[in-house]
Amino acid sequence: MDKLLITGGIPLQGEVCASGAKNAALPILAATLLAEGPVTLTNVPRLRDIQTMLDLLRRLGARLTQDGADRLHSEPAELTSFIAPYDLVKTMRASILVLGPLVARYGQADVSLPGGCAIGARPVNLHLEGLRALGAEIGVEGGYIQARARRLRGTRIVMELVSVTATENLMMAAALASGETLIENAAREPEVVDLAEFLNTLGARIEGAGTDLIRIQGVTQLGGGEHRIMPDRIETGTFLVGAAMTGGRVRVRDTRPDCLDAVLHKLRESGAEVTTGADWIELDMGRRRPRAVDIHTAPYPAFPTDMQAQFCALNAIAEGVGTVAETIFENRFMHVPELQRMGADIRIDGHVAVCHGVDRLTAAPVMATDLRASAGLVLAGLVAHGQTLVDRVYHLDRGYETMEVKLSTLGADIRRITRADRTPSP
Ligand SMILES: CC(=O)N[C@H]1[C@@H](OP(=O)(O)OP(=O)(O)OC[C@H]2O[C@@H](n3ccc(=O)[nH]c3=O)[C@H](O)[C@@H]2O)O[C@H](CO)[C@@H](O)[C@@H]1O
Ligand SMILES: C=C(OP(=O)(O)O)C(=O)O
Repeated sequence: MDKLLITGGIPLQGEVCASGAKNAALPILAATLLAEGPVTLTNVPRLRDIQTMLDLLRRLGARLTQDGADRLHSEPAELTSFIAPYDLVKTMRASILVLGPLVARYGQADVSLPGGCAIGARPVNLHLEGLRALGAEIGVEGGYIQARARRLRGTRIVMELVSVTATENLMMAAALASGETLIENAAREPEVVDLAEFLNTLGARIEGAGTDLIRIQGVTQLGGGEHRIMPDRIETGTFLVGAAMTGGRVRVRDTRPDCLDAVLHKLRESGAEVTTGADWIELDMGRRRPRAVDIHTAPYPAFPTDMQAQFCALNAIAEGVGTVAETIFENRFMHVPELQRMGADIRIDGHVAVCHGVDRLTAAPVMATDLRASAGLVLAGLVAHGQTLVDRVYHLDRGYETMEVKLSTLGADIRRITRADRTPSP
């Protein structure tokens, strides 16, 4: 298992480009199952989760080829399987995103239930209830969701909770249903909008994505098309927090400032000077120590849960006391005990972490437990005194494209230690 070795204390300086968004690329790749024409996707990030989605789609019989560094091409193909097996789903919950497309186009899908995960129970009841409302028969047997349908029928779906992937699954399914579907209390995340734009490029008729009411007029068939995946707002935010924590100055290019309002607001509150252009964001901390900020996670456009761990790391070394309330996932503070091992003064009280900023963190071997927890620990390593060794970097590789390379270009002292580095040659 790879580890990252970080020597802290260097302010991040320079420019870095954001990669394509994992959380947009995953549903869009699943949506290629709906396309009856060739599809070209660009700005596809090279991530472990993307590889897992490609493995899954290929096991179903899809024909996808990597065509250049960030380009992917899919050709229409006869599927040979409608099963998303446990061995893949357990490594990536977003595998559930093939459920909607499979049942809508092929009338059958057997998708392993994802089970719980490191950050919470994460049930999928809303995906199943929505598909039932669209006319699918849904059962669960042997740990698998079994969905069967003739043509789905458009209907009104009122989502009990705001769910990003449930909104995406239902939007994909409704794209091929007969008649009109309304999704009320829909997730408004920019990645939902990116998926809707892709589906519309293929010939779908979707309006209202980005609001809480999505209206879909079903069509009988979707064709092909080209689409550029939107930039990753969470990766962007992670680099900006790194700049704020280290007292540095970083410009993130090829990104979308309009998708990061809540995060940029908190960075400014922490004392950073933040300037933006059409496709870039620059943060200048001017060698100052950040001030602690209060965070409350909630669905978009509020503060994203996927940036919570990074702000815990920031508060850990900030001036003052910051409270971090996590309202989306019930167990998303796994980074806190690891930060405590580095000297952070954070107390968890139910769904709130109270962070008293300390003057400095001390390096320690720490263990990544999930994707964003890993990012928080890497950021802590950038400011800690001494050498921090972050274990289980495979979590980070799910969602950050060569993070250590990008941080190195910003001046950080960080390197990946692979098994080969640790095995003495005979
Ligand atoms: C691939 C992807 O896009 N992942 C993102 C997506 O995950 P994901 O789509 O899985 O997260 P949801 O928006 O569904 O989760 C929101 C809340 O709803 C609950 N819930 C969800 C579905 C359901 O059927 N029943 C139910 O109770 C969840 O347990 C959670 O408490 O949105 C999360 C919240 O912004 C992000 O952290 C993830 O990075
Ligand atoms: C929680 C995340 O992803 P997923 O929903 O794929 O687990 C994330 O991107 O932070």
